[in-house]
Amino acid sequence: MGDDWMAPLPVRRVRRSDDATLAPGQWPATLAPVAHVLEHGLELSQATVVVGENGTGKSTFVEAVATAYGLSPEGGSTGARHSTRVSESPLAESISLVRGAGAARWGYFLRAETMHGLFTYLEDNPSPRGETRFHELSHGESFLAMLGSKRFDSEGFFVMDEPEAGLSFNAQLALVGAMIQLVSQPGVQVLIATHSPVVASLPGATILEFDEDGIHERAWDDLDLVEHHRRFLEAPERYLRHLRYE
Ligand SMILES: Nc1ncnc2c1ncn2[C@@H]1O[C@H](COP(=O)(O)OP(=O)(O)OP(=O)(O)O)[C@@H](O)[C@H]1O
Repeated sequence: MGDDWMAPLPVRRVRRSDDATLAPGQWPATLAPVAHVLEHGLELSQATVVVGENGTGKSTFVEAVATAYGLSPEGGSTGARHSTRVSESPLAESISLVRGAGAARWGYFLRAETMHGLFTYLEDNPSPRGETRFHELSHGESFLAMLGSKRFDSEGFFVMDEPEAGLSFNAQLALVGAMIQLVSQPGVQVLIATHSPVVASLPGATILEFDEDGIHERAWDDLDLVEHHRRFLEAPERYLRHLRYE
């Protein structure tokens, strides 16, 4: 983590906004982790990793925080305005971000499921410095090229939703290496939703597990995600035997 601990974080806290319209029985407030944020608020660390089973609300949460920060819900920077399909939840309009005084306003949102559209947008709207031809790279290559670009070399708030999708083990390790570099700079903050034990291992990150009871801070070693991978790799048959039909 950045050794200048006084550097202000772009997003210190997420809380219900004063003019929130989301009713308790209305999706996504029906998801326990979202209800937790609306009721109690949530502090974000310099690096926060969100894990949890499918459908627990990880994407809904990170997308709403990214959108409330001013990032396009389909990915991109604070300036990107591309949109192919409106699928974001009403949560962004019902939360407020408590920003660190004087913190950077720059940011970038990367999500595997919309990267194709983002790359098309970037090719159609190239930066003045020139643009990598992302569509000519593999998914993993383009992802790592994006992380190595100017977009990720300054202070700001960087949000990623399942960045491991399509990345090999080595590419996931490279991603963690890039994250370590990124958060070694004061004023950089990352928020990542992931199913990958490799990505979740980002040193120094606060890990939040989402489940049907709400949000729990956990150590990496104690995550179900890690335990399942560990046990599966030790003896795949332990799991596979439950999947076979007699
Ligand atoms: N517009 C919507 N209206 C009602 N429910 C929705 C809507 N969009 C998504 N959901 C549901 O909300 C739940 C949370 O979805 P979300 O994508 O945030 O989960 P997730 O934890 O990111 O899951 P995954 O790990 O599979 O990506 C899911 O059960 C999903 O089906």
